Amino acid sequence: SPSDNGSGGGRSGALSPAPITEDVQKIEVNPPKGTRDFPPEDMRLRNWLFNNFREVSRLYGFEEVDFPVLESEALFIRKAGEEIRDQLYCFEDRGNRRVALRPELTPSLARLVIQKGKSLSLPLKWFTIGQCWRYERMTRGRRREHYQWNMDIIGVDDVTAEAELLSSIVTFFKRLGITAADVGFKVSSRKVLQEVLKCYSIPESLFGKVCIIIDKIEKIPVEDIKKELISVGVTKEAIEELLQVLSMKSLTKLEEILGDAGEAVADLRQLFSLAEKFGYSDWIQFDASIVRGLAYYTGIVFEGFDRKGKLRAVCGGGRYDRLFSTFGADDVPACGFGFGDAVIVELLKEKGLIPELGMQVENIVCALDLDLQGAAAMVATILREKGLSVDLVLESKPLKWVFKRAVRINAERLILVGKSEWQRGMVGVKILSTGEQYEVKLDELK
Ligand SMILES: CC(=O)Nc1cnc2ccccc2c1
Repeated sequence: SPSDNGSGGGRSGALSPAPITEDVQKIEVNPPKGTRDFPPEDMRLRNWLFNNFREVSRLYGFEEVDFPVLESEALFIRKAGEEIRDQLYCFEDRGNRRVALRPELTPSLARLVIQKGKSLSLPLKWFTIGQCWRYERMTRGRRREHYQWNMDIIGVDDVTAEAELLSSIVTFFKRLGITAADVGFKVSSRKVLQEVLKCYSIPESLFGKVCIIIDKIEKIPVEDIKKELISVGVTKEAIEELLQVLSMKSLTKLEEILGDAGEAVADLRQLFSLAEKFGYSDWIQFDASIVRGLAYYTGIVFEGFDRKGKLRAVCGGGRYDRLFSTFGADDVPACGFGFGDAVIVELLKEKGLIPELGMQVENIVCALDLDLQGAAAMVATILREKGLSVDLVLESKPLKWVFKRAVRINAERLILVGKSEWQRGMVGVKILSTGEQYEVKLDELK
């Protein structure tokens, strides 16, 4: 048995020290920098959160998919200066292949859609919950992994798809007790940017890079934003117009500048009217400064923010109609969002919305004598076949120990297998919440 330390002493209470064969170095017991373990209590919270992700996905008719956490590095190599690229967790494997731990899920989804090709009937509504990775050199104590819930609609070019995605996130927040007073969505469209750049005949090829620079508008001084825009080839007058347009918080004002002929204003107007019908108007607001930090977005973009302004974005997403052609396939209209497992927990803590999630087992079964171990195993098996959970005491322990464990694992009932009862085909039952105690015939246990 594992407890036999090879000293031939057979079973012994306290393990005698292992023979000194070599000076075994104690391993590092913490997980790698920036990563987490999920011991039972944390795992219960994670499962509660993920079960809510899954239930909302089910309510919206989405199918679950999954992909490897390891992908070809090429899937994530984009030349738009994204942070996600700088922090790619990539390496060369033993077959000299350049691979990476995925930093996001959308490229994998696009890869699978292309792989399945014509065999898929559109639209696709797919969701996944997956661990994503980043490698930051100087870990500013930031995490190197997190889990993301992703929902994507592939094959719908209408803004109804973005409206549906926003509705699903609102449904998720409501399930957790988060209201429009706690969280809102800033919504814009990258077509705003596109239309301004076109007015100043800035080439489309700069679009991704300009978006990534603009995305830093709240993070670095505006002078640096201007310098970076100049450096990628945007003219001074275009920059002035850009910054003016990006400060818009009203669609009507935006329309005065862009005119009502462009798609940007039309898309946003349609989205806001659909929001009325879905019943989440209170949750969304137009904010032209929102561009999001991923180069492949092409249309509506949005991000969930906490109205107290203390936390980073809770979630984010948008339309990415050109991603497939960057992988050499025909383009297909697509939109989606990512929802991380970190900020939401901080938000729930702020709002006092973290649920009490105790471990609950229905029965703890214990033999009162060594030679009743087999009988206890039979009792446990009968209960389990009835679908009742059982913590079977596996060693002979004093009753005091059993009671303590019963309380710790929050058992509902203690089933005692004693000699005299067993001979009469009975077992002892103690309801731990009331202290009520009685005997019952084995086949009447339920
Ligand atoms: C707040 C947080 O943990 N963010 C986080 C943590 N790990 C990541 C890993 C990959 C990509 C984005 C990530 C984002």
